[in-house]
Amino acid sequence: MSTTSKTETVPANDEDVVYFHSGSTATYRKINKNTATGNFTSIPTIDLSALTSPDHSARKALAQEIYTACTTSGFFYASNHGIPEAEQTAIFDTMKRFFLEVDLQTKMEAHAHRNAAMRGYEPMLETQLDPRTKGDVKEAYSIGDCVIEPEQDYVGQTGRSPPAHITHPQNIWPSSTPWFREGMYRYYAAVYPLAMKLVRLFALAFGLQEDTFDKDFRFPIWGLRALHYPPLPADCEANANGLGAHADFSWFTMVLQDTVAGLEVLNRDGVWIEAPPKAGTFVVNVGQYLERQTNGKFVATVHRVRNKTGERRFSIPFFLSQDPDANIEVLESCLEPGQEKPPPINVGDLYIRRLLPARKKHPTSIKYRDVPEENWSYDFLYAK
Ligand SMILES: O=C(O)CCC(=O)C(=O)O
Ligand SMILES: [Fe+2]
Repeated sequence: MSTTSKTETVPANDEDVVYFHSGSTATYRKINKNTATGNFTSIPTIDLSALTSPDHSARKALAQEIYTACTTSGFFYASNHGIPEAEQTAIFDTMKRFFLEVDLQTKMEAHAHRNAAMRGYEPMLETQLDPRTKGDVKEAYSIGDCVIEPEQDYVGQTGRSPPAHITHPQNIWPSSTPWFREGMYRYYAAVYPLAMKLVRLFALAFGLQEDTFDKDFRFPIWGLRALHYPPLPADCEANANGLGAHADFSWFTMVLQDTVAGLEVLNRDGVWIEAPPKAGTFVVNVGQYLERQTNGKFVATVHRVRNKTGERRFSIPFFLSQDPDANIEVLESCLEPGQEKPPPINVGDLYIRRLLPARKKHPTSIKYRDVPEENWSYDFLYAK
């Protein structure tokens, strides 16, 4: 989105630039240390009480607020979203028990490299979004769409049996922590219906029928990523971070944060704006698919995590994209005058083209290294 984006290599340890991942290659932008400027200087809070209001004009007014936030910062806090506090407490209890009490050997049983779909456990420093760092100071556990696991009820959702060639689950779990699987799926069961309500609100934000996008979300690509960020040491390098700068690879993302701060959002003028936890809210942000579908009107804003608080930070983003076989077109209302409509993009194709280059050391990426990109398929993730 920014005119200051470049793709060439940045000199090592230049603190005045931010490296970020948006698309399949790393990009950088100049940082502005003047904290009071920019196209936004704080993240708005939007009250979602009207989300399921029978009053169309109340829903429409809410959609208008969403439109304003998504075309400005690409981020907003969502309050009164209807997910009970007990669910929020429960998922953080589950995550803390897993990250702090389960031994590394058990976690490594479910290492993401042991799973074709790249789900599972990622130990400290394993990912490295910013090449100037030693790696991201966090551990993570990811799960996502799976046609086999009964918790996701593929048959009930789609009215079809799972495709015959998919015989192996796309998620991986340590055998001795069934409570972790239960806890993650309990949270999924709470967050997924809320995300689907937001899909309808986004349609309304563009003046479309609320169910316009439903056909693209029958068994969508989603990801739930439990994150644990230990505090960065006081004497850490200037560029050290918990999660390097990036724009999300999703249609949109909903992040539940525990009580410790660390999330920062980059405004268009290169100023980092803090997005600390606000009790009972989600942080919702636009991802690259939605940015594309809206011709850049909704912004997939770059963000990162730096935990300088001295305390452990926990958060759990829920990423939602469309069905892998959906083809998405730029919305008519987002085209510039006289602009020709760009060709549709296939969601699964784009997904795999982002995922493999981002995880070059993963066995799935290595396996298909010599296959030309135009032949890559979301199906790679279904392998055993
Ligand atoms: O931990 C957070 O608050 C955000 C994490 C994030 O940006 C991501 O996983 O994409
Ligand atoms: Fe993110």
